[in-house]
Amino acid sequence: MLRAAISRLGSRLRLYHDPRTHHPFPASPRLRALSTGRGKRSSPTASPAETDDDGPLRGLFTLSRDPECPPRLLVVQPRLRPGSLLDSKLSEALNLANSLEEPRDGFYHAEFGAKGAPPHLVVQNPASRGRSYADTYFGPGTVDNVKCYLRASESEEDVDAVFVNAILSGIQQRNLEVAWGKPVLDRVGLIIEIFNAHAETKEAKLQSELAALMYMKTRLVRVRGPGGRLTFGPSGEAEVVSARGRGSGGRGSMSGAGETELQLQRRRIQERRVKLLAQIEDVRRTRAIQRSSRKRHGGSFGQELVTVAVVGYTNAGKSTLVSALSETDLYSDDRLFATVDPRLRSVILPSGRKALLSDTVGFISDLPIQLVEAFHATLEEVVEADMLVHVLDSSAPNLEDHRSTVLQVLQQIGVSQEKINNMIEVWNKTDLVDENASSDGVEDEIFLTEGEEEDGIFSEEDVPSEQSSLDSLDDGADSEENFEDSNDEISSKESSEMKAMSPELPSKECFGELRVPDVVGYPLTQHVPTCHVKTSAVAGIGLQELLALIDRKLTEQQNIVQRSYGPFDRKWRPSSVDDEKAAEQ
Ligand SMILES: Nc1nc2c(ncn2[C@@H]2O[C@H](COP(=O)(O)OP(=O)(O)OP(=O)(O)O)[C@@H](O)[C@H]2O)c(=O)[nH]1
Ligand SMILES: [Mg+2]
Repeated sequence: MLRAAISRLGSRLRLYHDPRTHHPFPASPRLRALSTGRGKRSSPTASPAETDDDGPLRGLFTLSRDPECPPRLLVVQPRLRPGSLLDSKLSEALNLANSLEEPRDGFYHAEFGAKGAPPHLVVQNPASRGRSYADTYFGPGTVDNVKCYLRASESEEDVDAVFVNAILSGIQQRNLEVAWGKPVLDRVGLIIEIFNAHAETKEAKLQSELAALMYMKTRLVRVRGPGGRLTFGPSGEAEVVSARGRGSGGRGSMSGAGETELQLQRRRIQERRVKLLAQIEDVRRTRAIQRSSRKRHGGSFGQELVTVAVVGYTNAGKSTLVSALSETDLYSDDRLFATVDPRLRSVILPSGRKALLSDTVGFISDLPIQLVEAFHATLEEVVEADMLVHVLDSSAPNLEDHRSTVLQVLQQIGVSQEKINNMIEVWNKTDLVDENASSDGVEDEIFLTEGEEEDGIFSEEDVPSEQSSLDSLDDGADSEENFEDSNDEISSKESSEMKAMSPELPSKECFGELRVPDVVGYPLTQHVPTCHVKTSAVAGIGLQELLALIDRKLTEQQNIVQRSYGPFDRKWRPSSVDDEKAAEQ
């Protein structure tokens, strides 16, 4: 009956409610009330009155922000085939779950490597049969099995929330929360939470809040806070609201006459959104001014300064590579989305010219559109860069997936095709590839994409052995640039050491197919550009080659631009009297 009542409410409303006790979710030590506001480490019991300054959207973030006690997630991974694809997606899901942690003073409480894998289950994938359930995504068998697992493990493992590595609708998410008695995060929700936890600068915080806001817009809930006051968030007694619910319409100066509850909530979201957009617009404007002044006079001798944006899948090694190239120390970590705040670092290229390397946020498959839109100001650095360097983790099993994800996002944010074609690919982490190759003896292995899978090649045994699989239990029902510091932080590296670097530019052939032998297991496709370099950012391999290639490409690019302008600068300028006379003659 409860379920039927909830279904009637429509997918837009979210109920934080323990179905057994008719109270909000049981207080887990790690679960924090949403009413603490974004980014603040205030008391979880802060009353709405205490946080009024945060605006109406105090309830954006679901889980603990206590750096010493990060939330513990149960990962529910829908089964994928082939097994190798499942392995890589599961491994990514586990990393995502472990990455949700807020640093304190820039440091995390524990080493990422020291964290064990979070509890996880592989369940039947309703999407693979093209029929995910409209109400709960999974079939009733899977839903029950996860519930049993949670009940059985509750005493031993303190699970704060369930992470479903799929994209759920609002109603599916809410119904699963009711069924499992735990908050549920889908892939989009978790990625947004991670961005919020890792954001440090004002720019990143504003943008990640906007992304969370856009995500939550379709998942509203009204709760009765302390003192019986109606507010937002999971703390307090959950109130079921309908489009014509018991509204606060007409009450108080904040409410418009005759507004329904839902309208009121939407209006508040809209107001906050407008405020955030205005602040982000300021950020964009400042960035644009900084960019153009850098471009015009940023070089060593006040000449033009080029920017090279380093892009790639999250965890590919972008920050490590930028640090190694510029001999600086950017934060790098196995946590996914370790970099949310863009940074700029300067390098001296072999020809002696100075360039800026821009380290930015990594991409991921199914990157929430809300994030792409909200991070417009940051991603503009990539769009406006003179050249792109695409870092790939050549040891990743689903490398082709990573590459196409990055290409898609680049197109999505408006990078020109010309720039994409001109991009340099860096096959990073070659030390791991070589290690794996020599230890596994799989030199000739070719990774197949899902479409290329041959029947029988991949079996059920491909599922990692340590994970729990619920399939057998199913009942068949569902067979650097820190904005605040501005770009003053740019570290110059005009050391004599760098100057001593070979000034010779590499010949074109150096980086053709012959110069760079096939990386083991590297799937060769039509995307592979001719310019690629093998590197190991940690071992310092291939760095000089990469700098030389950047140098050569920039010189080529400049020559093309000069040739297209001809000997004269054909930029538009108001015609002078002399010009007009010349034209008449
Ligand atoms: N073995 C090996 N590890 C590397 C290499 N480059 C980076 N790493 C490691 O890979 C992990 C991720 O590196 P980051 O530089 O943070 O990767 P990123 O692409 O900046 O990641 P995000 O900022 O999260 O998008 C770190 O633990 C690095 O030490 C490499 O060449 N070889
Ligand atoms: Mg990084």
